[in-house]
Amino acid sequence: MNSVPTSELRIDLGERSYDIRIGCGLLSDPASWAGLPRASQALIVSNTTVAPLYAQRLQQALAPHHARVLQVVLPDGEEYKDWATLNSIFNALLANECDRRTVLYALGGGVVGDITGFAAACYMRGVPFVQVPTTLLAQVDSSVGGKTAVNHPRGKNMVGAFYQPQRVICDLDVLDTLPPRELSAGLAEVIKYGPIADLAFLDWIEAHLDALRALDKAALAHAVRRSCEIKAAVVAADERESDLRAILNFGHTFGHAIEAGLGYGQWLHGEGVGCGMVMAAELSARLGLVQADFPRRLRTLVERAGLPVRAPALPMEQWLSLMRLDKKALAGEIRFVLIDGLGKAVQRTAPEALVREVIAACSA
Ligand SMILES: NC(=O)c1ccc[n+]([C@@H]2O[C@H](COP(=O)([O-])OP(=O)(O)OC[C@H]3O[C@@H](n4cnc5c(N)ncnc54)[C@H](O)[C@@H]3O)[C@@H](O)[C@H]2O)c1
Ligand SMILES: O=C(O)C(=O)C[C@@H](O)[C@H](O)[C@H](O)COP(=O)(O)O
Ligand SMILES: [Zn+2]
Repeated sequence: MNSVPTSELRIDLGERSYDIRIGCGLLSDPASWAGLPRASQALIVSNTTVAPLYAQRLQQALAPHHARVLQVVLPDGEEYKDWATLNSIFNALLANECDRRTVLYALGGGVVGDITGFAAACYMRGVPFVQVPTTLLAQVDSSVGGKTAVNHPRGKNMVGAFYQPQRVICDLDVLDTLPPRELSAGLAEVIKYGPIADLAFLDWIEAHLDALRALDKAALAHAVRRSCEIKAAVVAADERESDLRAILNFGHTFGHAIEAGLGYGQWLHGEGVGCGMVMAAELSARLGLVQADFPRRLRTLVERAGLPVRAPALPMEQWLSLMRLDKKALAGEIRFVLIDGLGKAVQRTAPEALVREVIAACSA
């Protein structure tokens, strides 16, 4: 039987604490929706791909809890993670006279989750929201931790807020309809947790990569659970990224530059992160922080996961100007998350000449 028992995990953030439920059949399980904030209205936010697959199931599950369950269906794609789409959520809320108790349900991948969370943070200065992540990437990363945002043409997630959901429901069954390219993108963020926090988990991913790519539920349950455990611990220690939380950004300085540089939606976020981790590992090696065999090991795994390991050909000056806008940069100095090969990561600057060398060496 390709099913697993449900497990629960709590992210400890004082009065902003919440549960993450991981298992099969959770969309239709009444326990997923019990005990959430009471409200007469709810708004399911989804997109044109996910809504036809799962919105009706969620609508039915929520019917006992809200007198009116509304839906807004966004266009699908990273290029729509913007102001205009955000505003369309406010339009739907206002057109339906939604009050300040209205609960928003983000049904989709990281794009829907990030934009719905930001809408929830802003509407009437804050309404509750629930994450119902439907991609592997969203289940292992974006639905947890309260980073919400929209993109700006000049940089990823440039306008947003830290705003925590009330609950996260990771139904592994919805991953059955995920296209293989999107599954690979999610594996990038799973792999990320190994070098930054848990080398035993990296060993496990190497051993179970084929099972993960074959959507084996036991393997997925472990990957989602361990990823969420690591992320929950980091976020609990440093919710607003004053320092430690930056380790979750491993691979993102290069990856976000690729996404914005090529135009949103050309490379998937997970593809940028996969290649970006290879580049950050290479930079770590050239700084003498990690032995050369570790970047090779990581590159092999990223490639096995179905992800690109060579960066696209962007002009060097564009790379640098995009990375100077990264949110970790301070006083114009780019800060990278670098690894030691022993399961630890640090945030630090690097000489520009070395950064140029790494970009040149890792580009197509
Ligand atoms: N807030 C955070 O901490 C955080 C962390 C990581 C990534 N992100 C953000 O998340 C976004 C990437 O998320 P993503 O990879 O989920 O991309 P996505 O939201 O674009 O979803 C990927 C694609 O899969 C489709 N899809 C979703 N669920 C499906 C399902 N069950 N079956 C079939 N198709 C399905 C979507 O419609 C979309 O076409 C980026 O914007 C990234 O910046 C945020
Ligand atoms: O939760 C975090 O913190 C992360 O950095 C997780 C990342 O995977 C995610 O892509 C995040 O949205 C990037 O944050 P940003 O601050 O670089 O926009
Ligand atoms: Zn990410």
